[in-house]
Formats: sequence, structure tokens, C-alpha cells
Amino acid sequence: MAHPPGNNAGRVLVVNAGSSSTKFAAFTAGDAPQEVLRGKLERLDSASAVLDELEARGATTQLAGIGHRLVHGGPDRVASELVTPELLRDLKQLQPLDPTHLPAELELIAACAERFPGVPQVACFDTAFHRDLPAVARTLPVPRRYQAQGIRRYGFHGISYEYLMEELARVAGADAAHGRIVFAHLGSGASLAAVHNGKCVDTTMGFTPTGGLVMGTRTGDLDPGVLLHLSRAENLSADQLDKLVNRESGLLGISETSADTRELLACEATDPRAAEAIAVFCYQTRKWIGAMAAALGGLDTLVFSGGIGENAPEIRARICESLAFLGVSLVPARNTASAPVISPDGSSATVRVIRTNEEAMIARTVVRLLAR
Ligand SMILES: Nc1ncnc2c1ncn2[C@@H]1O[C@H](COP(=O)(O)OP(=O)(O)O)[C@@H](O)[C@H]1O
Ligand SMILES: CC(=O)OP(=O)(O)O
Ligand SMILES: [Mg+2]
Repeated sequence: MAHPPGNNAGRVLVVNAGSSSTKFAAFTAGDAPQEVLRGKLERLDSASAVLDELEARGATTQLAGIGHRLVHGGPDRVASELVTPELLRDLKQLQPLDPTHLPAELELIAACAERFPGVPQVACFDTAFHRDLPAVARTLPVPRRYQAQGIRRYGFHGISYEYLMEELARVAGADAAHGRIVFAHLGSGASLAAVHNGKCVDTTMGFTPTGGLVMGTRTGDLDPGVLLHLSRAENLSADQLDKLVNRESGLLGISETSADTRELLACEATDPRAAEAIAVFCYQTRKWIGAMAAALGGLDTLVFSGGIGENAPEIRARICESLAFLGVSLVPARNTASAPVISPDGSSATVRVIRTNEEAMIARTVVRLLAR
């Protein structure tokens, strides 16, 4: 049964449909939403199968509102919004920009509207965090006419970055949150964001979440000539190239065994392909941190987050190995313990581990919008 907006007795359901899994969580709908339950569905089934599962797990009782993560908001969606027929119409037009995420997300919104009529839904966009990217960072060097068609750097993982910003301000204070920060969201999808004075000044992902760092199954940045060569030499279609760069590449492509860092770490001593996959990941992340620090003109705080950033001390250590020139160093015992601060006291750059929580960020946004 639907409850009126802002009703403290109700709950907020959050659906986070990522590329490799659908995460969900239920929160109280009061001013400071408290998590009631959470879960993860590994395989992306049809939207109605997802909702069946959420109902079976008790995530859909007493719904006051539903919040969705939308990876792509295109050029015009610069803040979270209540879902309206007009918004859905606009987002449908954007589907070609992100065929890996958007169609499934829109299907879920439609399925929720049908199953929970009258329950307000809120769309939170990963791209919104990057709305202030300066023109030099935003511009992709293609003929100018394509800019009008929305071909530019958007940047993603913004809901995670927004949450990390709030957490950083909470644990380190407003000064640190206004400093020169590089956030490293390292999960199956991975990106970095360079933030100064609370604004994102650059980020590694580009027009789509395929760009930037090497990832679990995605290439990250790739000389565009590779795509041209393969499309000609092997006569690959757009869909075949999509599968190649989004699902078959990255750590999985290099190792030929797994996209999961845990599995690669477990066999790197005996399988040189796994060792190479990890080495490439650490090298690229280090190189991109250097690039983000250059965009910021220095580095005050480096934040590790996401499944890898939060849980893999050996990966963090290897990434930070040659970053002493940026003032980055680690205390091994702190790093091994994944302590909140893993750098020595008094370092010029503070290195932190912060657990991200996209679902909590979305729940807060839903409560805020419903209270209006
Ligand atoms: N203890 C760990 N050591 C190394 N990698 C880990 C560990 N725990 C999780 N990971 C990695 O985190 C990744 C998933 O991160 P997560 O942020 O949950 O992903 P998603 O992008 O699906 O939201 C996987 O590649 C997994 O191997
Ligand atoms: C933006 C993105 O790549 O998200 P995920 O890592 O959840 O697929
Ligand atoms: Mg994710």
C-alpha cells in the first residue's frame, strides 16, 4: 500500500542497476534515512523478475517512494528529479548513448509504476555530479557539429562521488572537502574524479562508462584506431564491437580467466596472465591519478573506494608505489587494516579508504525531493 510522501512510517526502496549486478536496499523514509535491508541480484533478469525477487525479500513493503540510479542523464539532466512521463520520454531518446545501462533502468521504472501505482519515483543521475566540468575537460576533439549532438565527456559514478564527498566532509571536515581531491571508485566499473572546491574538474570516464581506466570487462580508453582496424579486418558490427569492448576485455580479456580481482590475486603467482592483468590495472590507475593531480595542480586527498578500492590493500599499495612525488605514501599496517586513513600522519597528501554507499545517497535524495 502506498503512503503519502514524507511519511516517516513508510520506506524508500532504492534500485541500483549496475552493469554486472542489481543492488537494492530499503530505508526508513524519515529525515535521516536508516537502512532496513539490502541485497544484490547477480544476474540481470527481466524487470518484472527483479521486482518479484525484491517483493520476495521484503524490500517493497510500505513504499513511500522509490529511487533509481540512472547511469546516463545526457546533457540536460543536471540534478535528481521526480519521474514524470515527460522525463521518461526524454530519457528514452537518450538510450543510444548508453545501451548497456539505460534500457534496463527505464524498464525497471516502468515496471515499478505498473506494480506500485501512486508511489512516487525519483531518478538520480550518475552524470549530474560532473555537470560543472570545465570546457577543456568536457570537450572531445571531434568535429564541432557533433558537440550539438551531445558528443562530449559526461563522466559517471557521480552518485558514489556525491556520497564520498559528504562522507569526507563528515570525517575530515569542510577544509579537506574543499581541497584538491582525487576519488578512485574502483569496482567492476572503475573511474577517477578530480574535485576542487566541491566541484568536479575532470574525470576518467568519457562519453560512455567504457572510457578511462581498464576495468573488469571493459577496455577503458583505447586508441580509436583499434576499433577501426577490427571493424575492417574482422568485419565486426557495432554490436560485436560493443560486446568486445564492454564484456570481453579489461581484466577478463588480459587474464583470459576472470574479471574478479580476488580471483586474479589468488592465482597471480602461478598464472602470468593474471599477474599482467593486475599490473596493468595498477599501472593505469597510478598513471591516471597523476593526470588528475595535474588537472588539480596538486593533491591534498586521495580517496580509495568501490569493491577493489575498499577491500584490496595489495592493489592500493601497488597503485601508490611510485606516487611519492605527489606526497603519497602508505603506512603498511594501516593499509592492511583498510583503516580510514592509510597514509602517515602529517603527510602532504592524506590517503583515505571510504566505503561508498550509492543506495544511501539515493535514499537521502528521494526523501529530500518527496518532502518538497
Ligand atoms: N577483498 C577483495 N579483494 C580484491 N577485490 C575485491 C575484494 N572484494 C571485492 N573486490 C572486487 O570488487 C569488484 C566489485 O566491486 P563493486 O564496487 O562491488 O562492483 P560493482 O561495479 O558491481 O558495483 C570485483 O572486481 C571484486 O573482485
Ligand atoms: C557507471 C558504471 O560503470 O557503473 P557500474 O560500475 O556500476 O557498471
Ligand atoms: Mg557499481
